[in-house]
Amino acid sequence: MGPGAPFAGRGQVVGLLGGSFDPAHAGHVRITREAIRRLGLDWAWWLVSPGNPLKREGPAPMARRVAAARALVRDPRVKVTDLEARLGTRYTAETLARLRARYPHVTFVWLMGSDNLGQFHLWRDWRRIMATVPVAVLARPGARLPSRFAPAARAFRAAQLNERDARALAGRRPPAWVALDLPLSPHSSSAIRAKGGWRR
Ligand SMILES: Nc1ncnc2c1ncn2[C@@H]1O[C@H](COP(=O)(O)OP(=O)(O)OP(=O)(O)O)[C@@H](O)[C@H]1O
Ligand SMILES: O=C(O)c1ccc[n+]([C@@H]2O[C@H](COP(=O)([O-])O)[C@@H](O)[C@H]2O)c1
Repeated sequence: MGPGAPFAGRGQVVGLLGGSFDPAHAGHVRITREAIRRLGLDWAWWLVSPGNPLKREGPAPMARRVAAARALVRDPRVKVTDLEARLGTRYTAETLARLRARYPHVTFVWLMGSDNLGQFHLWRDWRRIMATVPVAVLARPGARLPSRFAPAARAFRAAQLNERDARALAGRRPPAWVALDLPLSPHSSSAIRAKGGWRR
């Protein structure tokens, strides 16, 4: 992976927030901070995607998205990374396999907004992802219901933790997931782009 790969120590817990970050915004910061606190994460790595496999239009250049995200994040526990570009991966299942091989003594937790849970069953090898890492789903305005009714939520209902046990998530053997309610953040990259606040 080369120099510049993020550090995590033996036994530490790293939350992975994959996204287009086109651009990064306060909603990303909010859910990351909340995940760190409530799941007891040591680090959160933002995986700035080379391009979401399900999105038709390509995002702004990677370097620009990474730079804007770094300018936004102040918390030293949050690392903005271009790991997927370095690994040459786009699909989350593949990224996770590579990261687990590269960091065998680290526990990874996958983080995502509740809108993504609604589509999660369309991701490549999504069942394998669930079987590989604990997953935390963070509430997003307009997308609270997926946590109850999404096909992935139904399929893995038995593996869902009660929200008050969120701190135990990282120590659970997958499949294990939790839906976290939190003060909702209305921000979205598409709204920022629509208002002309970011050009691709
Ligand atoms: N306001 C928010 N509240 C909760 N989760 C969010 C919020 N914004 C983004 N996320 C989550 O962060 C991850 C990365 O999001 P992404 O970079 O696609 O931003 P986005 O605002 O969803 O972009 P777009 O509007 O272009 O779809 C996804 O899992 C998404 O669900
Ligand atoms: O692996 C897949 O099939 C897959 C399909 C859609 C999205 N993802 C990942 O989900 C994360 C969120 O994507 P996005 O574009 O909604 O920010 C990002 O890491 C994508 O690579 C992954």
